[in-house]
Amino acid sequence: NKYKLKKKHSLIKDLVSPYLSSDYKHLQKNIAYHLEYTLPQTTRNLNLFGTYLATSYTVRDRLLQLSHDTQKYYTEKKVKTACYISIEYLMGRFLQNAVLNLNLEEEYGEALAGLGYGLEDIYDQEQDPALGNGGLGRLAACFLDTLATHNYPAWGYGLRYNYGLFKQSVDVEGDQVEKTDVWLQFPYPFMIENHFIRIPIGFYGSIETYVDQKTKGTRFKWHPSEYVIAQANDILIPGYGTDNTNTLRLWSCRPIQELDFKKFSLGDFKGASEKRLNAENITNVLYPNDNEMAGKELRFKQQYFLVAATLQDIIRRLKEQKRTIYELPDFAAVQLNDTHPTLAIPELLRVLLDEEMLTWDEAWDITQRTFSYTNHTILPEALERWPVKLISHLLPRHMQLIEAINWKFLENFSENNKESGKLRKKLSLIENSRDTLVRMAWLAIVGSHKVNGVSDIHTNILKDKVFKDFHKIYPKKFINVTNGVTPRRWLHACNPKLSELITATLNSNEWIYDLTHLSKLREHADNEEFQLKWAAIKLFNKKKLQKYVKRELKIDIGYKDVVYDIQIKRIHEYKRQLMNIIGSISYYSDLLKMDPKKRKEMPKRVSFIAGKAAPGYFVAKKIIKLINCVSKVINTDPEIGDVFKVIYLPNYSVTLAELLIPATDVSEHISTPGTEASGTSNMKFVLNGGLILGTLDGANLEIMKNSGEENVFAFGITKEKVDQVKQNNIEKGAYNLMDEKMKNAINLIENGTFGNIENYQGLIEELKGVDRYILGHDFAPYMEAMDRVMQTYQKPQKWWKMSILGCAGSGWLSSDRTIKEYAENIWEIKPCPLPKIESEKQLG
Ligand SMILES: [N-]=[N+]=N[C@]1([C@H](N)O)O[C@H](CO)[C@@H](O)[C@H](O)[C@H]1O
Repeated sequence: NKYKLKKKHSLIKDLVSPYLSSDYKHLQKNIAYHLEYTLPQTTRNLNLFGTYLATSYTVRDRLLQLSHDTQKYYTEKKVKTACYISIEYLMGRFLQNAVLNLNLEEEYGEALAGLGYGLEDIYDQEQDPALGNGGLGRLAACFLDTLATHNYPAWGYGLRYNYGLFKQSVDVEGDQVEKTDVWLQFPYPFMIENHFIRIPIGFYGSIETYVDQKTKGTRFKWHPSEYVIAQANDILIPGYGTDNTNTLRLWSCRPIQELDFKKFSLGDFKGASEKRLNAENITNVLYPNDNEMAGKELRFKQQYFLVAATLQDIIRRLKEQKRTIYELPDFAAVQLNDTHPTLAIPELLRVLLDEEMLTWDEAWDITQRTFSYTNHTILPEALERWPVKLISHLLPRHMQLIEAINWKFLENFSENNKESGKLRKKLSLIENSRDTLVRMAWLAIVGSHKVNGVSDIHTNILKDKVFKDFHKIYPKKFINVTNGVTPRRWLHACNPKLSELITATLNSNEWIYDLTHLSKLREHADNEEFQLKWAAIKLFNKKKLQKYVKRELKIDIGYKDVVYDIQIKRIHEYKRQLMNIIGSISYYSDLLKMDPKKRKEMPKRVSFIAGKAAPGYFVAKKIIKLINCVSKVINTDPEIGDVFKVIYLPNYSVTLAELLIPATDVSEHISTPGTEASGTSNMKFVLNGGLILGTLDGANLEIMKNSGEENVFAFGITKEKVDQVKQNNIEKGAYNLMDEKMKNAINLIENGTFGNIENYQGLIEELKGVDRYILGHDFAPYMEAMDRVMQTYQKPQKWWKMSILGCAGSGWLSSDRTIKEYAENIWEIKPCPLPKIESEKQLG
């Protein structure tokens, strides 16, 4: 080779870095470069979507550089990393968050203006990657933002579904209609297909038993009969005001063999592609169930595929650092986001025993020290239990190991004594009911060194009830880590005007990085001028929502002197959207009975409800239908006019939440006490000056504690009293104990005011019968609390004081506080900030 080969590494960085400077002129060049050579779209046929893509590629370039620097530095520092395994990530739009975290909003604004586009319009081009169902998936996304912002070495691991959570629309009958979310039909610049990371994953097959020549002990080797390939797709996670950039690695499934040519040449075209289709099927679609187990074989395959690829990737990175397998617990703290990734425990055990040839005790010790598990719900139908038959068929070696884990765990509880016999049955990882099932939460608890709930009340229920027997055995293993939300997306990005007012008032934007600074707003809570500024911003955001409702639903609503009352979350009986809509029916009925003059003077309210129902959850779909039919009747009743409106907003998403939350006066979190593990939308509302109408459940209680009970419209009984009420319902029949106003509302449903009663038969029977979620009992206090809301809104000074104090007391609800607790109490990792290169912009 006549040319002298030079050392490449440093050369490449020096060649590209000038390209990455961030003054707007450079950005413009970069955007033009991608327009011309990446898309390709020439400046001649420039359009908004093309410019969005080109702009996104320039952000991707900068994140790639920062990611290279970050991984290099973490490797040099041999730091311990947190590995968060979640089957869901509800990331929301990426571009705006990245531009703000890189602190380049001004530069991009100027650069794009020079190309004839506004930043807001560019942001609106991005679709919402909905790779999650609700709170659990969004929590994982908030955690990633915090981990990068506070320089924690961390990796997110998940699945790259070809189709995210279904797109929802509502038909003329008021029914939910689901459409496939083909989110990858257009390029998604923020996800980088990493072709260097392709990992074989096995399924089915048999187990070989042989004698270990060295220890003369029995050894096992799994011989899968089918293989697929896990392909890495990386999304780079920028931190706010830092160069640290972490990675979210999403696995997609590829076939070992793209096409079976023999079958193809025989004309069996379907057969020829069968293996590819089966493989791709594994990461084709997100299961749309929230708080409910999806007991399908394909879901089980998704769970194993995720954990097997992830553990191989972690061990590869460990060995690349020339570290031994014994150092794994000091190299990676692996968090299991609910039980969905629990197969990681027998999978790591298999690798340590069968491939690394460790002893059982060594392997089990490493396993327990590596894993920790977060529980997100106590609902029985959500606690995963997989049939032994299914596990044995797909993962024979893992079932063998689960039985071994169970045997060794139960050894301590002899069968002889009656007491321990019963305890043994309750503690067993394997449940002998109609089918023999593996209790995945039990396996997660036994295989982890720490188990946490997601709010005080929830963790206490785990300790005192759901996992009582385990808590007795492992008292130190159970801790609480109350959820949190990132203030970058959920205030700084979605409510820029309020962000600016807070920064101006506190004379620093430090609060964006450390939310405890919000407490300094307390001294302004009574200040009239400040209240007016605060109220004006809420009004500005309500106007944006009013415009959205007009544009998307063609419905006219007011916004001045109108209370925007909002309940947005997945539709579920325990979240009691049914009580919300029955409350609206009752209020509607009261308004109709009123003297028209008095009615006209009533304080105005618009009740917004949004949320998807799992396609197979018929009761939830009935609730959506009732909401839409009630909405149609009330909103078209000339007697009511603009005094009261009910609006169901289709296709709830992260992006819609970013519009709704800043525009909310009061939000409803009215779950039956003891059912909502935490809730996180409640936290986002308080952060944006919204007041809470809520039950004594989940994180509502901690919001009351930190923002002051006097600043929350709480109602209802404590969880301790719920069982008694349920008992009463069973013994006496809920209808007999029901509040008159609620009975009246139900009569209106039954007499067809809101369409054929057939549609709601099941709903009404449940309410009149057992009423498992005690709507009948809580209806009167709920309506009384709503009255308090409407009365208080008539006293603006009091209202805005509550709103400001609520926000001032919300420093604790930042995911920064949550992650600090995980890092110190579970993962034992420390921030590892990149050495600062005094880039002219980075420090913001
Ligand atoms: N599955 N799950 N659980 C949930 C949510 N539905 O995703 O996790 C969320 C995140 O921990 C909780 O806030 C919420 O209360 C709980 O129901």
